[in-house]
Amino acid sequence: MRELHVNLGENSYDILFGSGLLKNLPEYIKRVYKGKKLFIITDNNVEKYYREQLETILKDYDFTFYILEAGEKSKTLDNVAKIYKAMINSSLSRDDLVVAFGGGVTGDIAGFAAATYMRGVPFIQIPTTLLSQVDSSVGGKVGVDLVEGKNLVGAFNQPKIVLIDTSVLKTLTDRYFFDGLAEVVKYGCIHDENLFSLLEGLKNREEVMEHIEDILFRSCDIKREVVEEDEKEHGLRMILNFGHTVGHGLEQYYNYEKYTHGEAVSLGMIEILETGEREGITEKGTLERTKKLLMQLNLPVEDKYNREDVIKIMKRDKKNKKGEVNFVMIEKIGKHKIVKIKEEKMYDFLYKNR
Ligand SMILES: O=C(O)C(=O)C[C@@H](O)[C@H](O)[C@H](O)COP(=O)(O)O
Repeated sequence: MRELHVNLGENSYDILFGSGLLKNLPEYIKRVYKGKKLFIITDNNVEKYYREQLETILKDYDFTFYILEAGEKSKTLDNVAKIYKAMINSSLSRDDLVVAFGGGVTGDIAGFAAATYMRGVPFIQIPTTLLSQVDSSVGGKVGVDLVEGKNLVGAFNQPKIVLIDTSVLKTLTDRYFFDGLAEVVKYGCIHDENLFSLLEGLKNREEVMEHIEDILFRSCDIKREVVEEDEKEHGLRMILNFGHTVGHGLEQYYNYEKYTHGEAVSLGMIEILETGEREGITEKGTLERTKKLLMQLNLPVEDKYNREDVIKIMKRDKKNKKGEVNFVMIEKIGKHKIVKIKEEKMYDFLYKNR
């Protein structure tokens, strides 16, 4: 087993990595929680595979399960209200523990409910998708979507511990496996050419799995470093959003039906690299190299969407300040740069001559 420590003063926590961690869940829970009452939030896909196993492992606890419909469309305030009701019905108090057991949607909504129910109940993250293991379970961004846009309501609420069991990845479909790798490509682009090169050498899922602990550890370590420096996203943390300005726009434009989060981020990264090369910000060849890698990972690199519509959505991006959009650009693989563009110039900046 490997461990990372995220140092955020009184909000510090550990991330544990290993195959088969779930079997010793009570031991890891006891590191941060001595009580007996658990409120476990998961979704109907994950429940199918792991509920029985969890019920056996957690037999000495008094637990309640709350099951969400799998998918981004569940990340709503309506569902948060339903979760609060179930929390009240199970007499959950501030001394108890919320467990987010699932992918990014589960972690985001569970973390938000935990942040706000009775003004805060502690919670832990047990991510079960590759995307949530490399990204969303770490760093404390929790929240829900509004019809106006993705993640528009939320909080920074750090978990008490993150438990990453690599063995649960075996139940992921190929589509969701590669979805998670889009975020790893992102880390490579913004901060680590070696991680990017490692992925370039891996030709299929089996080969990726041979290196999975290194990939997870390095991804979470990059995230740790950035979040420790800028927990509340006043500056540096924006780099973790590379590809997300366009990506979130596309997810919403297609009503969360056409693309998974990672697929939309893949398209978003390509748009920004094309812009970067055309504007002379990005070293020539970076776009082609990234495109090749994303295609190798079965991720989309081209889509004919309505640009005006997606620009409208992007105007609500949380990185926008005083009428300017902060675009996370890449100078070369491993080196990021934040570029400010006036909102009214955004269309030309992204799509001029294309
Ligand atoms: O943790 C962060 O900071 C990120 O931006 C990581 C993103 O990969 C992640 O998808 C995040 O949830 C998006 O955040 P948002 O602030 O753009 O809603």
